[in-house]
Amino acid sequence: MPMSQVEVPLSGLADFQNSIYLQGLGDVVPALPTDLTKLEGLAERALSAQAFGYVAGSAGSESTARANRAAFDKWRIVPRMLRDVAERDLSVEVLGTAMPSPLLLAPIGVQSIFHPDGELAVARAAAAEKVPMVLSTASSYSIEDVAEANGDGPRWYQLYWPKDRDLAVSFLERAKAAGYTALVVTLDTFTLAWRPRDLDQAYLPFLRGIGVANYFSDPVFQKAVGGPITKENRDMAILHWVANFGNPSLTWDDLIFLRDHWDGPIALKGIQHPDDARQAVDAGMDAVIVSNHGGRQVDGAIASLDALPGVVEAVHDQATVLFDSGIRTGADIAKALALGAKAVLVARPYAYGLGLAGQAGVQHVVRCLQAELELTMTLSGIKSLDGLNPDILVRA
Ligand SMILES: Cc1cc2nc3c(=O)[nH]c(=O)nc-3n(C[C@H](O)[C@H](O)[C@H](O)COP(=O)(O)O)c2cc1C
Ligand SMILES: O=C(O)C(=O)c1ccccc1
Repeated sequence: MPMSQVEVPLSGLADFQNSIYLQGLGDVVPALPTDLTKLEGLAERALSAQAFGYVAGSAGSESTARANRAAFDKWRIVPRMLRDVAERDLSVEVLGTAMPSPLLLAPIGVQSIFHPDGELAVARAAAAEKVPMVLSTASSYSIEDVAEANGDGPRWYQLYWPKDRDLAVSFLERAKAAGYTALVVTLDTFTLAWRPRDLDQAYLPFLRGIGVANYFSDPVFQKAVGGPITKENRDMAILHWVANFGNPSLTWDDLIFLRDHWDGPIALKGIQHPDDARQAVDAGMDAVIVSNHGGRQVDGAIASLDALPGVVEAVHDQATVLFDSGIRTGADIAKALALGAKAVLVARPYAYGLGLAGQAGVQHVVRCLQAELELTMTLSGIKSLDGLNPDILVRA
């Protein structure tokens, strides 16, 4: 019997583990580390100082980013034995999208600073793994080009709600036409925060024309700047982008406008306070994403995982609760689900994977997280996602 057909102890998403061990029989080891916390250090060597500072950096003294990680360590899993975990199922449906595991690729703007193929490589990786990608409004490739690269893969669209309402409507219509099925509206970043790593390098990708593909290709945007973007009007177009990117005067009442212009599910991203979560439910939103933007916005803010239980309680099953900020391992995913999230989004690890190895690097990150989650659950006596509840955790 060829070695590649050897009976392996587990199957499913954890097959990735077996495939790595079998490669070892031919003296091949994985191209990237399987401990995803190691990717940041490798990316630091591979990326330009500016691109690395942009992705790895957070707001202020970066205390929120550290708190995000520390919050995971304050919870420990208590494994249970003899619970027949021979058959496992990690699949889940979120906002109408079927997924193999409770994992999505978080919106990340300006991905061409990490790899020339940027969002196109991520779209291909997402399609190959059947894991949903959330495309940022601030992407380096357009809504349409990314949809084409993603093919029949699952895709959601993330809106940075611009001042110009017609431009917002145009983005929503383009996303709908290009097959993005759910809308994520990011509320915590109507302006970029105080980010010392970028400030100290005087680095803002947009001012260099990166991350503006959706704006520059948009008929409403073009009309506002007097026609298609050329060498001549490019600087003016960038200034128009700066003036239009975010709208600090939005309030809860404005959500009616979104409902009127998007007929699919809507998730509000950046929710931390239980009362905001309640308002999202009252406004008829389908989901909230508990997130502090990976610590990139408010330095000194509550760790996202510490905000999760309060939001889950406030939402009371009346909307879907998703989570991000600080997910680095499969065990982290198990903890976030145990505390009430239906699924998680991961950001920096796949940006590092993209920077280090393009599409293959993104797939590596997805496979590691999924396999590690399945193994964590299995060895803890849990065979399906509904077994992930607060009873499996203790405070450290
Ligand atoms: C380089 C970078 C760019 C990002 N761009 C966006 C964006 O365009 N839209 C958005 O909603 N969130 C954006 N985020 C935030 C992520 O979606 C996510 O909330 C956060 O990074 C999660 O934390 P993690 O990096 O610890 O996984 C960005 C994050 C990074 C690191
Ligand atoms: O850098 C970010 O965190 C972010 O959300 C963003 C905002 C505008 C454009 C690109 C990314």
